[in-house]
Amino acid sequence: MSIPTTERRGTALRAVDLVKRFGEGETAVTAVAGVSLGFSRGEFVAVMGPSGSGKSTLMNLLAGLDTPTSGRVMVEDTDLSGLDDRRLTLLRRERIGFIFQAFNLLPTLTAEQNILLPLKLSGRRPDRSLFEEIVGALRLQDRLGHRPSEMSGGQQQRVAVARALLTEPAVVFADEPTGALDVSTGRELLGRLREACTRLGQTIVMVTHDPTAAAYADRVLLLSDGTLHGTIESPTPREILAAMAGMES
Ligand SMILES: Nc1ncnc2c1ncn2[C@@H]1O[C@H](COP(=O)(O)OP(=O)(O)OP(=O)(O)O)[C@@H](O)[C@H]1O
Repeated sequence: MSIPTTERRGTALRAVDLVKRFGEGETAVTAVAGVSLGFSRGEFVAVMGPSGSGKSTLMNLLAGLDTPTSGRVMVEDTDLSGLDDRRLTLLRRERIGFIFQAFNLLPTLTAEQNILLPLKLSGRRPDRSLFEEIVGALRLQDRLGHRPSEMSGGQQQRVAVARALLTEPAVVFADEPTGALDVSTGRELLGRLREACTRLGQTIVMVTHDPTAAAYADRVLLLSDGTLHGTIESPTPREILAAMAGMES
């Protein structure tokens, strides 16, 4: 009997009955209202939904940046609810990668130094062949000696992607990673991110408002009023647009 792909690959991240409420009494807002999800290793998932549907709150919970009102988050075998602040900080540093809209590179460091910085800070030795592979997949070979001010926005974001991937996190969270880029540079970045994800077997969870960006993912999760409204497998921009239009009407 063949083993289903998801079981063979294992689960990188899981959420069980996640609820997040802000405030008390009449002014209370339930931003995430009972979400259960699993992300397989190597999967690239986009999270979409109207403004206020709970995307950022869900991502903060999944990344251990915020604690749920109830429910659980598991990063690989670790239940985040069992961790104190110190161990949660360590887990975020060692097992989670982040790519934000702003590239957050250190201006005085070269591209190579920026990419290596997280490993250096945690006292880990960089895997040189992995470094070469990531830099190759992101076409950064010729930019390693440049400082951020000497690079285009797209190149800077590719450095930020390389920095997130080199620590081999269980999950990389990307929050509107193409938000500061023009359309064609954004497409190129997503193509490279997609390629790196496939080559390295890296799990990526990306929040975006852009249906074309989301179509680079293996799966799109649609959030509405803090609940999971639907899922689109192997999405096309047209299917995503149609689903989004259906939600907003
Ligand atoms: N710290 C907070 N305190 C109170 N309410 C909050 C807080 N954070 C989020 N909310 C509320 O929770 C709901 C979901 O917000 P969230 O930012 O997760 O949505 P979103 O889908 O990411 O929106 P957008 O696409 O506009 O960024 C909203 O009603 C928001 O006002």
